Amino acid sequence: MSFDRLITKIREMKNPTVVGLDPKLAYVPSYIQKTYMDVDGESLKAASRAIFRFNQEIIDAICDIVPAIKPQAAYYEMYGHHGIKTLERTIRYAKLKGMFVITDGKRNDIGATMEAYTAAHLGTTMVGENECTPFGADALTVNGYLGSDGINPLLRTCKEHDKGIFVLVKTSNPSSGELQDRLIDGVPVYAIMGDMCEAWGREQIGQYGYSSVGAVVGATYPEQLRELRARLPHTMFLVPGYGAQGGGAAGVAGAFDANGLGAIVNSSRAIMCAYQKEGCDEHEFAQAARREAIRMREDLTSYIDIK
Ligand SMILES: O=C(O)c1cc(=O)[nH]c(=O)n1[C@@H]1O[C@H](COP(=O)(O)O)[C@@H](O)[C@H]1O
Repeated sequence: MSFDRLITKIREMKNPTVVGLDPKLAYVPSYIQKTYMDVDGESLKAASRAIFRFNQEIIDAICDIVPAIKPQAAYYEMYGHHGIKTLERTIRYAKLKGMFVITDGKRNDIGATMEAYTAAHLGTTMVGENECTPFGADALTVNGYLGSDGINPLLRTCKEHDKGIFVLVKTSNPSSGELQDRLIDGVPVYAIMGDMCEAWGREQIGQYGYSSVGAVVGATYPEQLRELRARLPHTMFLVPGYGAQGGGAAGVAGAFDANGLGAIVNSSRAIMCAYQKEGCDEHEFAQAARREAIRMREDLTSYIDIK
């Protein structure tokens, strides 16, 4: 009922990072694409199977040094039901390898529909007498802008199934300030949303002082990271925007508390495409991903002392 499992892994590995698995087909080495296209042609099925193999090899290469993955659902949905199957297989495979899985779905709706999203991604679905686990991730990114009734079903499942959510608070994109920085009674919208995260998590605080309700705060906004860390003492941060979007270790350091905890930093493209940037043989893509993951860990821990 909190992020204790994730924080324990971060402490054990001394690594506050999550690898984003947002696999466009263009990132998948051509020899892997060919293997599946020789069988199923240039189809969504072949693409999805190639992507699973790509994910699997990256997971194998990083699972002993990186605590978590974050597959973004859109990159699977774009391959239809085959892609959805790859998302499900990726989640199961990463969990089998001991990793914590954050599904990035940015879901939200009215309460009744949110119950369905909750069952899909974090909970279970009853089929007759059979309690089935559809995707079985450990955490989900969500949007809080519909208010409490869109979040309450998630809170129940977080408590019952030991799961977590990350609510969008201050997103990493350039135009995030158009709405999120607007003031209401002198307080920015992102800070109000942050306060709502603290309130939603109040009943579910774990051994490290963080609740099951986290916040997404972009690496591209170091000042707000620092401000929100001080304002939201029980809210774990998911920090995307490191690497490909220009965020750096010095900037994200303010997201962490005095024990070097309280945040996990995401990198997707910079890790998946490390072999293209390095210009190494494409057969080495998984090892290049590992090298970049190690470089990122060293970069972050040169600023953050994890206790
Ligand atoms: O919720 C997210 O993960 C997210 C929030 C945000 O504010 N910015 C952001 O980039 N993301 C996601 O984080 C990942 C960033 O990918 P890279 O820029 O390739 O590292 C993508 O999956 C985005 O969808």
